Amino acid sequence: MTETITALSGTPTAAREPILEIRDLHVGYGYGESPVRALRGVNLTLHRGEVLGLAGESGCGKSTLAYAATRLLPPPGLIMGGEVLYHGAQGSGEPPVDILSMTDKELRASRWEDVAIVFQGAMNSLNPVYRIGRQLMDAIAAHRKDSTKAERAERARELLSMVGIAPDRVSAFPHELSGGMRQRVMIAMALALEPKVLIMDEPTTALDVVMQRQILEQVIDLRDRLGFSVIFITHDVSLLIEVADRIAIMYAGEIIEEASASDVYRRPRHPYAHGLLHSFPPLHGPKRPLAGIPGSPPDLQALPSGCPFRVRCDHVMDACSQIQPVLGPTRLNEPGRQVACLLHDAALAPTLPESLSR
Ligand SMILES: Nc1ncnc2c1ncn2[C@@H]1O[C@H](COP(=O)(O)OP(=O)(O)OP(=O)(O)O)[C@@H](O)[C@H]1O
Repeated sequence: MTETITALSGTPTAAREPILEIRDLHVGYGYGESPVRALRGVNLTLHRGEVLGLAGESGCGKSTLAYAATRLLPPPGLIMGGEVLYHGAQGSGEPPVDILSMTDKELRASRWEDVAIVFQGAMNSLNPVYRIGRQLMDAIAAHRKDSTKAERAERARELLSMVGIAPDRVSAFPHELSGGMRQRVMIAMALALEPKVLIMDEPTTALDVVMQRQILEQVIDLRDRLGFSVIFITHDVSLLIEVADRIAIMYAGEIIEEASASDVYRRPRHPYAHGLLHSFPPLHGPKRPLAGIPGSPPDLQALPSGCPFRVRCDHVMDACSQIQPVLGPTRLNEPGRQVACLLHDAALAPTLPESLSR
């Protein structure tokens, strides 16, 4: 397992220089008395050159985070507070810009150039009546208005070959390509303007596991060559362990654990992270029993008091219904790891359960 992690996510996050900082982000759906509180004070930092995985069960807010951070949130979604700071050119000394405060004009200039996104089910959004070369060229033309047709055609061929598709397929229609190839075209399109940040929201779930992995390996390879940073969203945490440098796990609109991919794999510290990890078969390494997590996520319009996971937690304590845990260092003070769980407060929990303390 260790070898695989090193092989796929070899670029260190050594510089630890932030490129995107999400701060105290709150998002609700609906305007009435009780909106769906889809994001509740999310803090997350993406570093330069890093692949950051975002995992969690369906409905925990992963897509909402991606859409809100790029200002693509559709109504009735409403950003209720927070900042999304984009740090421009490396070493430029320029202050970061808040994507949430950009004017529409600034946003149009920044979108796809600074931060690009590959949407859930993106491969089905290619226009069936146009050749893929033309669709790539149109995307380039929208932002590079002074480019010539020949330059755009050349760039389209180059982009295809970058994602492992023979350049002469520019003349293919989407239906002439496999699902995996169409997904690669969408990734090529997202990379067309050389963004610094690529957000991928469940980009490969419609594909088989082998194809998913191949595409992700290709993205990691491109990241190594081109140096962009990636937020990769999926419910399949075992896939993330293979490809991500760091993983953030969401539950009920909050980040509940954040650590390096290898730390999440070897020693998840939040009971939910532990449960999630044991809900998916590992792609490599020893087999382990699949347990799943009993129950289902809470209603985001009527959250329980205290910890939102307590009703499903094997280690629930009295304090869990009274105190809402916040993301912070673990009781073991592990560098680079943060957890939102009262079990990591030694005053409340004299001992850490064995399954979470190895
Ligand atoms: N248009 C909407 N109106 C009301 N509630 C919504 C809307 N879109 C999303 N939600 C709610 O917001 C919460 C977060 O949804 P979101 O799609 O961000 O989760 P997710 O983790 O990305 O799930 P999935 O993995 O299924 O995509 C969910 O409870 C969902 O029901």
